[in-house]
Amino acid sequence: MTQTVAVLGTGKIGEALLSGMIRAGWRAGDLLVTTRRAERAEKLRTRYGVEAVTNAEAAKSADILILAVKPQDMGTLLDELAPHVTSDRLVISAAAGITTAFIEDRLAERTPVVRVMPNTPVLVDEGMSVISAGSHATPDHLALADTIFGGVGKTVRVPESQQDAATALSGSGPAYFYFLVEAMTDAGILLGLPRAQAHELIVQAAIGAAVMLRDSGEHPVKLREAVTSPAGTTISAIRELENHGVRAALIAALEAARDRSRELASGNG
Ligand SMILES: NC(=O)C1=CN([C@@H]2O[C@H](COP(=O)(O)OP(=O)(O)OC[C@H]3O[C@@H](n4cnc5c(N)ncnc54)[C@H](O)[C@@H]3O)[C@@H](O)[C@H]2O)C=CC1
Ligand SMILES: O=C(O)[C@@H]1CCC=N1
Repeated sequence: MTQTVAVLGTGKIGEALLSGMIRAGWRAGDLLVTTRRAERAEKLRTRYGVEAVTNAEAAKSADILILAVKPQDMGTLLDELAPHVTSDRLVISAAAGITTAFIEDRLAERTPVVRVMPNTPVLVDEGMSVISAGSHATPDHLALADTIFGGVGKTVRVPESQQDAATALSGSGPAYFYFLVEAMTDAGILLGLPRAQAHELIVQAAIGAAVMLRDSGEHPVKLREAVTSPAGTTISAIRELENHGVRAALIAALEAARDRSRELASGNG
């Protein structure tokens, strides 16, 4: 049976997911979107051929509701949805920090809720989506979430207690790599390369390293050692990274992201 899926709050991650679902073969006619602004709705209609509706209409007519608003907007959205969501719907939340209990408490009793933390590479079918069940979500509900998010990358299941950590690692993860590329491109400029060339060199090094990490089966230490020649260039750079505490900075950064995710749990942010 065809399921209707509504993306509620179709911003950056909602649109990335919507575009991926269409690439994965979902029919635009089975997808609904909601937005806060009319111009945004019009853009999504034109771009993807999907229908834009109100949150209440989406709650009444869609089988699966994907909540993709900011954590701070979740309370208001759930207030709007509550009168219309029946427990035969599946509610999937992609919001950082927001727990399934927060959502369950605001919707009809026994409404199945699944919490998912995707990341923006869903745009290129290389996403990572971390999935956890709420108290009323069955294996079939989890399988539905796997189908939706598995169409745009990998999925992995974790207990909900690990979602804040997963958010720090993979939800926010792409941003850390962009940050590194940006910083290394600046280094290339310092070393006298034109910006475009510095960017190309670093991006290709990143892609090459990412594919080797994924496909070689080697531990990252082994891969780094293979680049690090005795008395060579790489070890000179590594010594500076260690001197500047980059490893400690990354550990502290991800801990801060995990803590922020926990803070967002209240929905007030
Ligand atoms: N951007 C990312 O890489 C990721 C974001 N997320 C989560 O996805 C959620 C959205 O994040 P972004 O897409 O980055 O933010 P965003 O601000 O681009 O998207 C949120 C959208 O929701 C709309 N909205 C707010 N209240 C609404 C309402 N009551 N009805 C309809 N639309 C409403 C806003 O107008 C906006 O377009 C957040 O909860 C975030 O934690 C999760 C994983 C990755
Ligand atoms: O920065 C954020 O809060 C969202 C959640 C994970 C990625 N972006």
